[in-house]
Amino acid sequence: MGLLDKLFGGDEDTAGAPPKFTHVKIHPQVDDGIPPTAPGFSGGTLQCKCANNAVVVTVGDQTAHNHVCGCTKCWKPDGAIFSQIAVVARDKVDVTENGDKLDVVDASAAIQRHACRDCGVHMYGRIEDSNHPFHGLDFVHTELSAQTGWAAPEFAAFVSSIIESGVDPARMDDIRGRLSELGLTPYDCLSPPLMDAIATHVAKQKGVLS
Ligand SMILES: N[C@@H](CCC(=O)N[C@@H](CS)C(=O)NCC(=O)O)C(=O)O
Ligand SMILES: [Zn+2]
Ligand SMILES: [Zn+2]
Repeated sequence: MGLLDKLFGGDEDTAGAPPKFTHVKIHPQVDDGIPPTAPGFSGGTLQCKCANNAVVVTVGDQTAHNHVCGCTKCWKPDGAIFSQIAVVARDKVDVTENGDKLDVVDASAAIQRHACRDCGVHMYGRIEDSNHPFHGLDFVHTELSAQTGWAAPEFAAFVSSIIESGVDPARMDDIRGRLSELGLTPYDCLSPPLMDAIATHVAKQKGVLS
């Protein structure tokens, strides 16, 4: 490989190489390979972890923009350093059982996360601010569903934020390495298309873009 290839690209050294970071655990839904999206999949139910009187949320559509998130605010299953979270239109989300057990975790947050007060699982996150770029979309954890075929995660967001949960910063190279191996490109905010969508919304609100 030439010097320019080494500096500016050329995947020859890693293409087809065996994964190096399989010991690094990200989230149970991705650690053993990512289950594929099923074409035509049109939704299902999410259930909290309570053995009795579980909260059930019905999602009447396939989700979009599924990703793993390293922020401290999204719900993670025990032992996981990332959450997995996707969006769906809010009018496709219905609490169908035991909704009286839901409380908003932080009423001041942009995303109002509705959690089961008994088991702590976040059942859906909703944006009530109609000026927010993602207003109209709810955030859901499709791993809470018994159905298969939900949209597969596409990238990793807020990766540096896992340090705020206590992850040793010395582990970050391995963690980003594992995310890349899984095809979940690591970003320290959202993915470029989502960041562009937010910026476009803000520019239109300010009137600098039509
Ligand atoms: N570094 C912060 C980042 C928090 C953050 O901005 N999370 C993103 C991704 S979920 C967000 O959109 N938060 C909005 C909210 O929590 O309402 C943390 O880890 O707590
Ligand atoms: Zn529960
Ligand atoms: Zn998050």
